[in-house]
Amino acid sequence: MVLSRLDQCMELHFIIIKVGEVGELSEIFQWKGEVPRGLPGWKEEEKQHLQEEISNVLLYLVRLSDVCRVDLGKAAMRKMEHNAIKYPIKLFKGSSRKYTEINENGGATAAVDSSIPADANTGKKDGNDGGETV
Ligand SMILES: Nc1ccn([C@H]2C[C@H](O)[C@@H](COP(=O)(O)OP(=O)(O)OP(=O)(O)O)O2)c(=O)n1
Repeated sequence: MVLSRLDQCMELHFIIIKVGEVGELSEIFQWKGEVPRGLPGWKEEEKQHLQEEISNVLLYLVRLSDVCRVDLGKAAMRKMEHNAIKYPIKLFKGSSRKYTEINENGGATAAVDSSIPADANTGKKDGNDGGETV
């Protein structure tokens, strides 16, 4: 299929709006609290809805990458390599905290809430990163 320049611009605009709908996916989790791996206790229709929203996001990202000529596989591998440098296992294993929150000794930076237990900065799992929850 050959698209005109205007059609291509409109398609890109449309895809970006759709990717913005990733909020619909997060809404599913909004009132769920901590979600265990495998979603025990979720109704079949809730799991089905989740499956559809995740697929929507994936399909729009694949399309967006194609329109923008981004090699998605390569880009993701490259990002993972960068993550490994920025988030060394020693400090971040099992943690979803941002690098700006932890200094090079594994301690919390001033920006971090003092209510977080000290061992949360040693690379051990903290309360938010139980591994078995989403
Ligand atoms: N404890 C963490 C935190 C993040 N990540 C990964 C998940 C994402 O792939 C990426 C996100 O990284 P940042 O939050 O640092 O975001 P950016 O890469 O966009 O960096 P910046 O916010 O400095 O622009 O890192 C990780 O592996 N472990």
